[in-house]
Amino acid sequence: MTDFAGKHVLEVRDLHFERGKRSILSGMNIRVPPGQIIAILGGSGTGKTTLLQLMGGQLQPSRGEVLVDGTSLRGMSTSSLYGIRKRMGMLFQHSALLTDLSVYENVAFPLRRHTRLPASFIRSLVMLKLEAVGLRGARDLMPAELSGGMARRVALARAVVMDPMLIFYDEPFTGLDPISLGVVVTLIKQLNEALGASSVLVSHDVAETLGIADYAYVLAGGRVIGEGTPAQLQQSDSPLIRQFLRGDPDGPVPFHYPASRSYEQELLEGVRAR
Ligand SMILES: Nc1ncnc2c1ncn2[C@@H]1O[C@H](COP(=O)(O)OP(=O)(O)OP(=O)(O)O)[C@@H](O)[C@H]1O
Repeated sequence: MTDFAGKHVLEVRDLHFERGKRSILSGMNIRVPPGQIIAILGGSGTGKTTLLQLMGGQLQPSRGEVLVDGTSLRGMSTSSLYGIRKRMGMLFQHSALLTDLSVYENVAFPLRRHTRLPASFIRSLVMLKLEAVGLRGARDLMPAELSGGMARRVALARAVVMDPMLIFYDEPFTGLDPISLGVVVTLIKQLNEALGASSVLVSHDVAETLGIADYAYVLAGGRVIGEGTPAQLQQSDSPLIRQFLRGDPDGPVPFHYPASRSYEQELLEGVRAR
């Protein structure tokens, strides 16, 4: 196993990303120390998923760089990138299970794809991970037979079956009932500890995310507008961060889409015109 002492498992340095002429992310600096859960919080469309894709090497930055285990992904050969990606696990918002494969085969999929391990090894590894997410008894079910919460747990087992050093979670709590949500929150924390991994957790579910994160970055408009431990962020006096953390409908991010005249003005003009 790699010795991460003294360095970051992942580092984002002055990252900029543009689509055409449109700036999506600008000047981002993010560090993921070993063993920690780092949260990326932000409203819809702030660039969270784009950031994850840049961290995983699926997209190339316009400027700046992403370093994984001290090595820049920029200009890396396809085979080296493939090697690094094998050490990353990913859980998507909608679980993305393969519908024609059983629970067991879904979890075994990365092992069959990336390793030549004998069937007995694969069986042990898959059953170990299914046990960890409490679904050993569901091994023969098909995805259509699972509840949303169970599907998310199967996806979680699949994301960690290769014992990744780095796990990315993209909106892992979306659409879950409160009990399933609590289970997934606890599992993310437990798996990170048990695997000695580091996690990047992208979410707009503030309470759940801050409950397990060691450190969080708050994004708005493609920039980091605040960062700190959950306790530091809760005490922030930035109006934008406070509005986001508390979910206030109005604040620096206005409730009303800008209009040329106020509603009162329009009403008065309507009365005068009659
Ligand atoms: N393939 C694409 N082509 C063009 N624009 C894109 C593409 N993917 C994302 N965008 C734009 O980039 C911006 C950031 O998108 P992104 O999906 O990263 O945001 P997000 O914070 O993950 O949002 P959400 O929480 O809604 O998933 C958005 O304005 C989006 O419209």
